[in-house]
Order: sequence, then structure tokens, then C-alpha cells
Amino acid sequence: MRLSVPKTATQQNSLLQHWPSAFLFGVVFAASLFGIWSRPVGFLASVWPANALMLVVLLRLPNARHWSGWTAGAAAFMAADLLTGAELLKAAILNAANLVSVGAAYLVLARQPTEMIRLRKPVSMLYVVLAATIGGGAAGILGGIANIWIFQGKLLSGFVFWWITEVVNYVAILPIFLSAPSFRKLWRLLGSRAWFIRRDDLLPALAVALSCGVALLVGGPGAIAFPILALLWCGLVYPVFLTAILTLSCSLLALTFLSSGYLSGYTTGFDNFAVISIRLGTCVIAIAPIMLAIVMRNHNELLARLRYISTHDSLTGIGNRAAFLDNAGRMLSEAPHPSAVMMIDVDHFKAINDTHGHASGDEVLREIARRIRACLRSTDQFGRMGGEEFAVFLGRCQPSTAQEIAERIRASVAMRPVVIRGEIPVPVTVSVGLSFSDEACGRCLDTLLIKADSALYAGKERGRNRVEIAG
Ligand SMILES: Nc1nc2c(ncn2[C@@H]2O[C@H](COP(=O)(O)OP(=O)(O)OP(=O)(O)O)[C@@H](O)[C@H]2O)c(=O)[nH]1
Repeated sequence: MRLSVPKTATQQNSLLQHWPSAFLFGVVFAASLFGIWSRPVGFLASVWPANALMLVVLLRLPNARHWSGWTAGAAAFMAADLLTGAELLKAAILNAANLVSVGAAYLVLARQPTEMIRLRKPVSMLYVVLAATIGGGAAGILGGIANIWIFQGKLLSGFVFWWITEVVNYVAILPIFLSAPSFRKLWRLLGSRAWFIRRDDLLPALAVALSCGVALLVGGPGAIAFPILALLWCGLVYPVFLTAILTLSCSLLALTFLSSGYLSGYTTGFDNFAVISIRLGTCVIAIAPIMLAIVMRNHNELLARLRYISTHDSLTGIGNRAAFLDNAGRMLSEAPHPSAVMMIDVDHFKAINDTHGHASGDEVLREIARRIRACLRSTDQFGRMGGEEFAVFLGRCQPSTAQEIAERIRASVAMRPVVIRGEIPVPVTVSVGLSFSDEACGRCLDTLLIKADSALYAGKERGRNRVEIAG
């Protein structure tokens, strides 16, 4: 009787290490079957996603960059061909061209930093085009030779066909999978409902569908350029990933109808100049909207960053003076009564700085801001007015409630010392000046702030660590 021996941790680890290669095999095998299934009888496939997908897996899963990954890819190419009835020698030559293509494109992209590979820079698309051109060229040399041998064609037409087809496939497919969010991020996104699409967001996608419909109706070589305007609109509005998906859909449509001679209006052979020209046109269609989407994403991220910097205090992370005045002023003008303003000042803060140093003073300010924030509702406005002075605006708040909140703030700061440098307890207190809106002050935030400030300094004079109400 044989006993089954449990796998050791090392054995399990080495099995886990090879899952990217198994995944790569599955992806390349399925994509090759799709390419074989979609190609016209007796010709090479014009839609061949397997090379681009193998390249993506190698770039995005570092564990697949191993001899086992390359072996899995080669085995998958061969398995798909042999299972669908190809001759061994023919399959070996064509798949050698596929592997050479992936290898050459890999050498270009694998040297780039992650942000370039994940299409976070506008020039990333140029690297994708460069990798596609070099990968396609490498495949073209073997493909040209294969064209003479297998299809009794010419070297040049074989080279051009392979090269163009590879370039178009790489350029259309790589951006989707290079920009795709990771599984973990996608899961989080679905859970957060951030993906929820508003009706207006659908317009660019509808424009793409409409322009593709018109292209099919009108036909002719120029029809492949019909969706470009709608795709550029997508680039302006959608994330890179979504723009790349829509661009690929248009390219697939153009290539599929091109294979059947529909868009070109020609039924002559595949080395026809018009067909080559249309393939290149399809490639350009794929590049421009994605580049635009990358530029727009960077632009929007930069704007969001600048907006954050211009409205937040860099030390405490709460709103700065300008943002506080803006938001509180708007809330006051929308609903003036009842509302309240607090000015809060740390007591004897200079002594803390002098005793423990400026950096420790900063730590104290951060902790005090945290304690005050914890006492407020999410709708209340809270900002650092400068130095050790903070302000709070309580909209739609009765004076009695405002007074309770002010007292809560004072107590929560004074309740326990702030621990600086992880070990030194520093007792801290704040003084609070409180003013309420009334008919006389109307919608004027300045008046409320001045009143609260006067109350604050009255509180300081009366001994600090207290809430003083403006008279
Ligand atoms: N660590 C640190 N200190 C700051 C910052 N901004 C202002 N200060 C210091 O805060 C101190 C404020 O001191 P004062 O205005 O004399 O007030 P105080 O010592 O708190 O005394 P009272 O307000 O009268 O209770 C000064 O020493 C400033 O240098 C900052 O961002 N970080």
C-alpha cells in the first residue's frame, strides 16, 4: 500500500511559483484557438491576439518571466495548431515566428520602468508602437521566409503582411491589458460602486457605436476613420482602460470586415496595397485616443493634486484658511441662521515649541487637529487659520448645541496629554471663542470671525482652557 506523503512547504511554494506559467499557457492556448478560428481559410490570421497576450502576461506577472513561462507559451502555440490539424513542420515555423515576435517586443518593453509599462505616461504609447514595430519586424523576417516555403508567396509580401498584422494586433491589444486594473483593485472598485455610470457618461460610447454603424453602411477604405472623432471623445472622458477597450472593438470590427473584403471594397489578395494601408490606418486609430486618455488622466490627476494642495493645510491635512473662508462663506450665505463660528487657539504653545522643539510642536498641532475633527459632524467646516489657531463653522446649529460642541472640543484636548516622540507626555489646552449668527450680522462671515476672535482673547485673559461666548 502506498501512503500519500503530504507536500512540504518548499514543494508547495515551488508549485505556486509556476502558476503564472500555467496561466500563460491557458491564455496563449485560448488566444491561439481564437486566432485560428477567426482566420480566413488558407490564409494567415489578421486577428491574432496570442502574441500580444503572451507579452502582457510576461510583463505583468514577474513570476512568468522564467524559462517555464517561455516554454509554456511555446507549448501553447504548438498545442493549439496541432489540435486543429496543422502539420508539425508548418506549425513549428509559424510559431517560431510568433515566439521571435514576442521575444523582440519583450526586450523593448521589459527594460522600461513600471509606470511606462502600465501606460501612466503619454510617451508610453510610443514605446508600445516601438515594441510592436520591432516585434512585428522580427516576425516579418521569419514570416517572409515562411511565405515562400509554405504559401509559395513572395518574401517581401510575406514580410509586410506579418509585420503590419503584428503591429496592428500589438497596438490594439497591449493598451487594454497593460492599463487594466489588477484583480484586487477591480474587486475594490466593484464593491465601492465607483464604477457606476451616469447617463451622460454613455454618450461617447454611443457615438462610437453610431459611427461604427455608419462606417459599415457607407463602407470603402475611408470608413475605418469614421469612429476616430467619437474615440477621441472617449479619450477625453473615459479612463485609459475603457478607451482602450472601445478602441480595440473598433479595430477588431475594421480588421474583421477587412478580412472579408467588406470595408476595402476589394476582393483581391492580402498583399493588396489598399489592404496594407487600411491596416496601418486601423493602427493609427488605436494610438491617438489612448494617448489622449493618458494625457487627460495625468492632467486630471495633476489638477486634483493642485486642488488638494491649494485647499489643505500641509501640516495637519485639514482645510486651510482660504478653503475655510470659501466653504464657510458659502454655507452661511445659503443658510445664515442658525449658525455659529469658533476660533480655537492653543494655550502657551510657544512654551511647547521652546521646550520640546519645533518638530514636536508640529506633532502637537497635528494631534490637536485630530481631536477637534473627532468632535465635529462631517458637514461642519474646520480649518487652520495660521500658526496655532483653528476655526470651525457650524451650519444649521442652535447656539446651545454649538456651546456643547465647543465645550466638548475644549475637554477632549485637555483630557489627556499629547504624547510626542512616542514617549513624552505634553499637557495641552485650548481656548475657544464662540459667536452666533443673528439678523444684525446677516450673512457676513468676517463679522462672526471678529466676534469669535474677541471672545477667544477674552477667554485667554480670563485664564485660558475655557469657552468664551461673544457678547
Ligand atoms: N511648531 C510650530 N509652531 C508654530 C507654527 N506656527 C506658529 N508657531 C509658533 O506658535 C507660537 C505662538 O505663540 P504665541 O502667539 O506667543 O502664543 P502662545 O505661546 O500660544 O500663547 P497664548 O496664545 O497667549 O496662550 C510661536 O512660537 C510660533 O513660532 C507651526 O506651524 N509649527
